[in-house]
Amino acid sequence: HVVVEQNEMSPTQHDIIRDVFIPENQHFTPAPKHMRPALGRCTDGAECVNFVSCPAHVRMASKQFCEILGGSKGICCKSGQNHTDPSKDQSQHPILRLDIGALRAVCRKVRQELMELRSREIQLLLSRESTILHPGSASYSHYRNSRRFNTDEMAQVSHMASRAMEIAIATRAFKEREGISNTQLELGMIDEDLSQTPLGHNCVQMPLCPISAEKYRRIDGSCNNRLYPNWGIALSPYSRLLPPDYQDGIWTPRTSKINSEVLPSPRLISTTIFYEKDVPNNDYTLLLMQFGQLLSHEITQSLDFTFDNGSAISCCLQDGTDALPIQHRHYACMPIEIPGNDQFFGVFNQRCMNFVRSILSPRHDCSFGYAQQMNKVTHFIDGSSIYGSTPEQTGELRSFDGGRLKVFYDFGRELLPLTKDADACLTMERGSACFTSGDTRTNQMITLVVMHTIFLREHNRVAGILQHLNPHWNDERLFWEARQIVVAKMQVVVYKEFLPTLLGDLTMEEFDLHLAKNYEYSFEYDERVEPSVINEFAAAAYRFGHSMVNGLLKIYGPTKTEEMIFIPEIMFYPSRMRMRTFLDEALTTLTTEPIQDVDESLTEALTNYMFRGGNPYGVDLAAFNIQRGRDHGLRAYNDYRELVGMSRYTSFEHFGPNIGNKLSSLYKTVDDVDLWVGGLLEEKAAGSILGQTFKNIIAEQFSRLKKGDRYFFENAPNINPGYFSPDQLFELRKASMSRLICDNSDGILLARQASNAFRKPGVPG
Ligand code: HEM
Repeated sequence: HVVVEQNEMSPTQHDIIRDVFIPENQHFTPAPKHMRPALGRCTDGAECVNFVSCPAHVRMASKQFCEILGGSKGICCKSGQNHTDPSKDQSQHPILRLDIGALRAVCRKVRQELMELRSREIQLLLSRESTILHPGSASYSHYRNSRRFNTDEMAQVSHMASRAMEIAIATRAFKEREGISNTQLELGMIDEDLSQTPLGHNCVQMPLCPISAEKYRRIDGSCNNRLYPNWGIALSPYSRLLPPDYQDGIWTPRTSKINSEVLPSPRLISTTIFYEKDVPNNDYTLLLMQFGQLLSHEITQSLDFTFDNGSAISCCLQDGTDALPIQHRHYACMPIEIPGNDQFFGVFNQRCMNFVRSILSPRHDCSFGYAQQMNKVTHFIDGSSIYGSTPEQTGELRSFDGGRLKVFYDFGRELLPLTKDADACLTMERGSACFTSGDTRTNQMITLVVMHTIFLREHNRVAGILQHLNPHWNDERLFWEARQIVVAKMQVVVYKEFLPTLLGDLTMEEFDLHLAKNYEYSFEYDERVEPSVINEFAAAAYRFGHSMVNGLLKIYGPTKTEEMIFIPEIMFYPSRMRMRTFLDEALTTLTTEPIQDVDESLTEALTNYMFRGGNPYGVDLAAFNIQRGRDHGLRAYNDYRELVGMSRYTSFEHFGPNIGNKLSSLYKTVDDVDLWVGGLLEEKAAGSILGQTFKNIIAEQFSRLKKGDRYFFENAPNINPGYFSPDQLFELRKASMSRLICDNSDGILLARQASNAFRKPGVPG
C-alpha cells in the first residue's frame, strides 16, 4: 500500500528526510495535453467545447457549431472554458454607472430599509405568533441541515449574509431609481466597484496570499488560484451557468411566463409527478448513493436564513394549518402550500410546509447585481467534509498527537468523536450517540455517518504509517501530509470510480475527466477556469441523487436479512453505530444492495416521512428541491435543455403522453417546468444513469473542479506546490473505495469486496 513522502520541503526538512525518500527511479512521463479535435472547424481561434462549458456571455454571441470527440455536437467558443473572459454584449446593453447623487440617494434608502428590517425582526421575535421554530418537529430537523458549526461561525456567516443583503437592497433601490431592466441585471451590466463608496464596508477583503506558494492547500480554500485567490473559498457565492430568473431581476422568485401568475405548489408537483415504487437498478450498489451524498456535502452547503440571534425561522402557524399571515412572516419565508386534498398531509390537517430561503453571499466583484447564494463549505474536493472548512473547525477536530484526528473509542473501535451540540441530533439521551466531523450534516443519515467514519479512520491509518516511517516528523507535519494523501485518494475515487459509473465513458472523454495514467503528471490546470460550485448543480442537477435513495435499509446478519430499517428512523439518530457489528453490516448493505433507478419514483421516506422523528409525518424533499430551485433563481428546465445543446420542448407532450398530461395539469406552459423536475424526467443518456441535461451540468462541474484546482493531486510540479512524485502518483492511482472499506471496516463481518464497490458484484466495469 502507498506510503508516500513529499519531495518539496524547506531546506532543513529536506536534509532530514533525504535518507527516507530518494526519488531515484523517476518515471517522469508528462501526459500530453488533451487536444480536442475540432471536427466542425472553428474559426477565429475559437475552441470546440461542450455547449455547457462555454461561459454564458460568450456562448450567447456564438452561433458556430462543431463536433467534439465521440461525435457529440459542440460549440465554437471564443474563450474555451475560460471564465475570466470579460466580453459582454455591450452594444445592446450599455454599461451603467452610478453618479454621486444617485449613490447618496441609494445609501439613504438602504439605511432606512435596513432599520425597518431590523425593527421588524425584533417585533417578530417578541410577537406571540409562532415565528420561531422549536425542536421536535420534522421542520426543525430540516433546519438542522443548515446548522452552523459553533457560535463563532454563526456570527461570521450572519455578518457576511447581512452584507450581501445590504447590496441586494441597494441594487433594488438603484434599479428603481434608474429604471434598469431585468435583462440588464441578468447580464451584469451595472459595472460599479462599490469598494470605494459608502457601501464599500460590504465588500469582502481579498485573502492575503504569500508570494511563494504554500505547499498544502488551505483549509478554507483560499489562495488556490493566484489571480483570483477567493475562488472556491468557503462562504463565497455559487457560480452560474445561466443568469438567474428572478421576477424583479434581483431576488423575488420567478413566476409563470404566462401573465406572471404564481407557479404551482411544489408539494402539488411532488404528489402529481413523483410516486413511491421499488425500481431497483441492479447494476449499481447503494454505495453510489451514499458516496454521492458524502461528495455533495464535500463541496456544497447552502444555509437557511435565521433570526439574528440564531433562532430558526417559522413561516407556518404552529399547528401547520396555514402559513403565517404576511405581517408575521420573516422576509426570508417562502412557505410551501399543501393542497387541501393532499392524501397524506391532509389526514393531519397540514396545509403549510416550512421553507426558509438560503442566505446570500457578497459578490466577488463587490458590485450591484442580482442576489447570489452562499456556499458555506469550500467548493473544492479537498476533504472539507473530513477536516472542516475553517482553521478553527480543523483545530477542534485534530487530536494534536501523531497527526491524528480525534476519535471516540467505543469498546476498542474508533468512531467519530461525539458532539456536545444538543442540536445536532434528535436526542442526546444516555446511551445514544451523536457525532461530529468536518460537516454539520453528518448525522442526517446513519449510512452517511458510516462514510465519514471510513474517511476518519483512513486519515488516522495513514498518519500512523507515516509516523512509523518518519519517526522524526512532528504532529503538524504528520497531519498535513496525511490530509494531502487522503484528499488525493478521495479525488481518485471520484474521478476513477464514481464519475465513470455515473456519467459513462464517453462523457468522461468529452469532458476530459479521466485521470492521467501510471506515472504521468497532469498539465490540465487552467487558472482561468472558475472552480466554484455551480448553482444549477447544487440546487437541482446533483440532487438527482435523491431518486437513488432506498427507503428501506436491509441489514443482513451472517446468513439472512436481520432487520429492515425504514430510513426516517435513522435520520439524525445514529446511535446504532455503537452496536459492535453495525458498521460492517451497513457496509455490506451499501456494497451489495442496489440503488433505486434515477427516475420519477421517489421513496416516501423522503417525500412524506423525512425527518419525522417521533412524529406521524415528516417533510417532503421533492417539494424542497423544487422550492429551492426557485429560491436560488434557477431558470426553467427548457433553458437548460437549450444550454446543453438540445432543442427546447414546445409542448408538454414531448415529455411523453402520461407525464405530459400530468405536467400540463400543473404548469401553465412548458416553459415553466422546474429544472429538477424536467431533468429527472428525461430519458437516460447513452452509458449514463442520468438524462442529458443533468449529465452535462454534473460533468461540467467536475471538469471545473479538476481543471480549476491548482492543488489537484496529479498536477505537475510547476503547477501544484504540493505535488507528488511520479512514484507516489502511481501508488495513489491504485486507491479505490473497496480498498478504503477493506482497510477501515471492523473486519467482523466483511471479508470480501468486489473490486469496484459502486458496481453490483458480477457486473462488469
Ligand atoms: C437519505 C439520503 C438523503 C437525504 C435524507 C437528503 C436530504 C437532503 C436535504 C434535507 C437537503 C436540503 C434540502 C433543501 O432544503 O434545499 C438536501 C440537499 C442536497 N442533497 Fe440530499 N439527501 C440525501 C441524499 C442525497 C444524495 C444521494 C445526493 C447526491 C448524490 C444528494 C445531493 C444533495 C445536494 C446537492 C443538495 C444541496 C446541498 C446544498 O447545496 O445545500 N442528497 N438533501
